[in-house]
Amino acid sequence: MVVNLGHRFLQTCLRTRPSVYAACHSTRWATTAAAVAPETTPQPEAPAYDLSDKDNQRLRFQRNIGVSAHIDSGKTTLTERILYYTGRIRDIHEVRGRDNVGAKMDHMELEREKGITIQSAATFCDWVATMPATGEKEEYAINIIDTPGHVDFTIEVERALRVLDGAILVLCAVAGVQSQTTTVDRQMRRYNVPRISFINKMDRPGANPWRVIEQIRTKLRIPAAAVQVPIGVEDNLRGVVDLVRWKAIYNEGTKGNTVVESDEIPAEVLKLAQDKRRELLEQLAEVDDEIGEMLIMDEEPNQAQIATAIRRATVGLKFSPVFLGSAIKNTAVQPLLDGVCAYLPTPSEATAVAQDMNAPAAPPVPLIPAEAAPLVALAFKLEEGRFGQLTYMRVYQGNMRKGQFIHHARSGKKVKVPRLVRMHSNEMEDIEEIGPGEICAIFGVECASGDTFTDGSHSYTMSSMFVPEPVISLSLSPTGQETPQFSRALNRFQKEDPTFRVHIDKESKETIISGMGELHLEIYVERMRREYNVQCSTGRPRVAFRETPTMRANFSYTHKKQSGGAGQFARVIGYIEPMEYDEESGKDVEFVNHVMGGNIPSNYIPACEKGFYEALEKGTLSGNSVCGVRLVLQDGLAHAVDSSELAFRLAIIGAFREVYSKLQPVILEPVMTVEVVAPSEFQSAVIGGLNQRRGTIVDSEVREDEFTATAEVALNDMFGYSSQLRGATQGKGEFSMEYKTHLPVLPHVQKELEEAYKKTLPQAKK
Ligand SMILES: Nc1nc2c(ncn2[C@@H]2O[C@H](COP(=O)(O)OP(=O)(O)OP(=O)(O)O)[C@@H](O)[C@H]2O)c(=O)[nH]1
Repeated sequence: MVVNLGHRFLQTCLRTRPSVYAACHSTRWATTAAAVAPETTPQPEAPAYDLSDKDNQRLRFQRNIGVSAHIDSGKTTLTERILYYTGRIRDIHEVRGRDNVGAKMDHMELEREKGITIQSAATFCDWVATMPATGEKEEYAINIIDTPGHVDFTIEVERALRVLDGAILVLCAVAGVQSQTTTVDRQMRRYNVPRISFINKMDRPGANPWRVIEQIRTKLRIPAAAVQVPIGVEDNLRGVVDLVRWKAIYNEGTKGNTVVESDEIPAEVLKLAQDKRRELLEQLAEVDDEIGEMLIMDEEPNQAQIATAIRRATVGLKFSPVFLGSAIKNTAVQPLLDGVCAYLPTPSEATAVAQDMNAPAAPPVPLIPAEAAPLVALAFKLEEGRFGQLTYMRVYQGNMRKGQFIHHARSGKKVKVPRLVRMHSNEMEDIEEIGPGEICAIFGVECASGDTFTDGSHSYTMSSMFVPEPVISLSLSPTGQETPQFSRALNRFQKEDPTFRVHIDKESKETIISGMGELHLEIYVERMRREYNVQCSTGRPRVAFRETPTMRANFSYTHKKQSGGAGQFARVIGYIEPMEYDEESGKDVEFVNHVMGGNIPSNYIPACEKGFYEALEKGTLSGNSVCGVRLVLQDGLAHAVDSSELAFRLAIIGAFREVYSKLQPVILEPVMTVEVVAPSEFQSAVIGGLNQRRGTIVDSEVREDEFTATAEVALNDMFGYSSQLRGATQGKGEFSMEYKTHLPVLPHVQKELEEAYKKTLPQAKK
């Protein structure tokens, strides 16, 4: 049923000319949403708004996509080509290019110097696509977000995928699926983002797209098949054969501007193309009933049937069509753009829902990208620009106009939209109005990233994005006098980036910054210097250890101060136990109130909860925060005169500290997945180095002249690894790492950490 509805809709879209389509159809959104939603998602009730013909016409030719991948796969280089071929920029500039201009999307000075993407950048372009189903040309508007590859900046990927409808997953033709490819894949799954894959760097020696496709199937577990085969290999890469349209496609001209198509498939790739077309059909048959039935009946699907099935399966999150090319050699980027338009979803096909705050137990409400529907927009990224705070928004339904009043869903505050722009990297274009399904930015609106805005006529709010916990921290102090600029910078960075945290250590009074990795924190320290003129000195990076209980223990604690002056009295009784991470709430700490009969008056319960969270800030083993813990308050006693909120807060803190050792807490440390790629001759040196750091090798792959080793290593053992690797591989090895989990430290490490902490305590210093 679900598939059939979607199928009919998609076929109508693809077969009918746009103008005819617009005139004949007023598609009800619920129909299309049902067609694309993953089958496991409970279907929300049908909305009350229909998409008008105008909505359908606009949405049909609109794509919101992201470009995501492992570090250095060529995302920025590819996006630069996309912008060039779509006429958005006049010339191509390379990442770390000799002309010193740098790629358009890496606009920060630091990004250009380091040759890496730090912040995601948004842009938009138009593309006249050749549709694989019909061979006809259609014009599309595409919003693109280029995201960083380094896991240190993973929040940028997270927020981009939160608001995008589809993505290009870029892979290197030699290295294939790498550690961050898996991370990006997980993020795409989290937000149900359909993706097409692009195997880039087909010009590199050792390029092997078939191995990469096999890895997509086995490592990422996505049915995938090539929709193209390369013509020529490595240095001789000339173009691709389109397996759907059965055409050879070449790039000509110095920058590959001219796309030349031919019906003649070169003899040297004919057999390969035939085999791979068969493979494409067989893979499609696995995920698409229509193609499956045709193959069983020995019928050959035609071009339109194949294209329609690819689209249906891709939008339905069941399949990823694989494109090939070389961004740097300007080869096969235009056919990839055709693929974006043909196979990725329209904004009306992507499922977006909101919760009605007035009915928190009700099922989520689907959002309809209709202009007539009341406004719902999500602020997904904040940036401090020359003209004040810039807030990136995705409009999900309704229109947003310059000068209009919009309502902040959480606080109910009403604000005026003073200026509305569309972003093109760091440049902007003023606009008067923006429609549903679009991405824009507004100025001068106070909010946090992940906040919802409405027109005030309803109480919808959208769920925010997943924010990973920081794994590393360091102390930071300005080298000269502390100026307001210091805290101004820290405030701004915290607001923009939820994975960047700042706190003052109560004992040492030091400012501690925490984040996702050394590079992450290094970039902020450097930005303080460049953007705020604040030179800082930093302490040694420290791993974000945590503490967690392993046993349950009961408590009965009385906080009492009744000698002279205003007294304090509070008794609390209950237990503390270990708690597992709860996927649904995203929490691993919890305060539960089971007090009956008013032994603790209900107005003191919030103070008890506050005391619990305060106690968690610092475990008494090592001074690190406590996680994985639940406190159940069962009973207690209050005094008519001497009890107060303060007394109950302190009673819970006292109870927690008193019972803590009975919980048999352990110290946890972050463990990272480390991936090293280096020439084969250095394999034993690299493995030896990882073993020396107590790493567990979990995977290794040897290719023609290079290898990849994947290991799990405690972050605390990774300091200084980049220079060790450089030394062991004559500078030819590269590594990346990402957070995997927190695990208990070895007993002797726990002892060392406990002792080191004891020395910092005031009694030890006396
Ligand atoms: N041989 C070859 N090199 C490429 C290709 N595309 C990009 N590169 C090179 O790969 C390196 C990384 O390219 P980027 O475009 O910065 O990669 P990225 O994925 O945006 O990098 P991060 O955002 O830092 O993760 C640069 O030196 C590029 O010149 C390609 O098609 N072939």
